Amino acid sequence: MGSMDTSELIRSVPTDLFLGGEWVPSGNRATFPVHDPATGDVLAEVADAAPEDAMRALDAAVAAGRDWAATPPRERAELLRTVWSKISERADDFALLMTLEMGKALPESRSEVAYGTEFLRWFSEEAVRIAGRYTPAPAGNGRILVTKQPVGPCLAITPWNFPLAMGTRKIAPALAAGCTMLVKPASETPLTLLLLAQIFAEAGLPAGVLSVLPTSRAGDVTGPLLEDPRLRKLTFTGSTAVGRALAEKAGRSLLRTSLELGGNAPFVVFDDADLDAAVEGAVAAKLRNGGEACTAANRFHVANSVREEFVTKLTERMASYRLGPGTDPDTTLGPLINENQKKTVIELVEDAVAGGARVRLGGETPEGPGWFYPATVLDDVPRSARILREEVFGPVAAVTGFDTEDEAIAAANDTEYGLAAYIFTRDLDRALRVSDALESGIVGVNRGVVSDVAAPFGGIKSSGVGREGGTEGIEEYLETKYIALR
Ligand SMILES: NC(=O)C1=CN([C@@H]2O[C@H](COP(=O)(O)OP(=O)(O)OC[C@H]3O[C@@H](n4cnc5c(N)ncnc54)[C@H](O)[C@@H]3O)[C@@H](O)[C@H]2O)C=CC1
Ligand SMILES: CCCCCC(=O)O
Repeated sequence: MGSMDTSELIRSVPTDLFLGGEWVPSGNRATFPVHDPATGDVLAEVADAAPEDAMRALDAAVAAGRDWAATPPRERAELLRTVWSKISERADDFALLMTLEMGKALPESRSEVAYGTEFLRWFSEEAVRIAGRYTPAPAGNGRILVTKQPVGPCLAITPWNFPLAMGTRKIAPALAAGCTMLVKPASETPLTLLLLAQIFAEAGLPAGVLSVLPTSRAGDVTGPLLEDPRLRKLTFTGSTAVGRALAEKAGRSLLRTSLELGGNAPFVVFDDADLDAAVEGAVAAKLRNGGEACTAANRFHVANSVREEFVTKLTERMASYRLGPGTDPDTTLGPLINENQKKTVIELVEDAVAGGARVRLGGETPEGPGWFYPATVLDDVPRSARILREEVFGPVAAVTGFDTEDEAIAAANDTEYGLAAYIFTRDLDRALRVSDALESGIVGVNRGVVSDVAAPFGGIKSSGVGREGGTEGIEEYLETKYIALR
């Protein structure tokens, strides 16, 4: 199918609720606006799910659960593969839609379509490799048969920064495992998952297996679900603050829970690093998705002996990024998601500068509509600066120096978060030694992009619990049961 223009595309995306395979208006017939971050204008009005809609979706998921769990793994795999293929045919439409509702530059959206669809293909392959084990009882008094069964109905709450990938990274393993799923997309970016739901419907997804519930009332709609004993799993990606609140609720119901939360990744450059490679890695780790990624490098700790050369080169490279509307073919850095995000970035930069940080690039918001913020490099950032403690979620690099390896490790670990970390060095022993010492779930060694469908993505400390992707990702949707045989 040829790619559509903006208005055709927006008109082609369903804006009702996808309730167990049926397109229905919200129970209260209310809608909420979706905005274009480049202009602030309303892109579309979307059905505003109410609590009763969510409970109907759970009813449908429970009703479909047994049959879907009993569906042969090969059939579940084929359905995921079909959706992967169908999305690939509409890659341009998905990319444009994400740019329109999230703001990211089109090349970033195209990259996300490739990344997000890969989770469908990956878990179509994992679906047929779910295995238990068989053990003769050590005492010779029987046999132990370990089996894996689907957890049951799941709730996914997804963020706005990777609208497709953070949806497929949850939906694909859940359906592959034989679970049914309700998805509550971020209110900023519901259109992408509504279009995905349409693709699933076209692919012949059985009734009740998947629901997509856009809503402006996240807490009201998900709260009753988390209290319903029929729900068996929560998977959330978003801020640590919301993650903590959800974990408390899920804890009361003893729900299986996966939490992919915030990050504040250190990027450590040792004096023996290939500086050009380190600069390329830094730009990738900082500006992928415009810096609105929980894996984004935010705190750059650079050996003092090479810091000036590194900062000069980093500044030159980041200065080459073209700030503008994501749909503009020349744009490589789109707007931030909303006014609040922009205010947060401005505050963190102003706080650092007030504390003595030197602005080497950017730092000034452009006039005019939209939530634009330029690529920014701050050097000599004081240890007291908020930007070293708080997730900036924007295109701002905060640079500090160090003299010894121990100082670098201490600075890198001086954060409540523990998702991704990056180190550049030519010394393999040092790379392994420092990787071991870093408090994170992911370490990039001499590379700035670490995300891969085959890897178990996730963090420690305030970055959450659980892993998504890899062979570990499907385990989050399986329960282990053993049968003791004579
Ligand atoms: N780890 C990640 O991928 C992400 C991290 N963030 C961090 O969170 C900060 C704020 O961004 P937000 O979009 O506001 O993140 P958020 O955590 O508020 O939203 C993430 C998801 O949670 C939902 N949500 C919010 N409050 C909820 C509640 N009480 N009950 C149920 N669902 C709820 C939202 O509707 C959205 O679907 C960002 O500045 C960034 O630091 C934001 C998005 C993604
Ligand atoms: C949701 C956090 C953003 C990072 C998504 C990834 O790179 O896999």
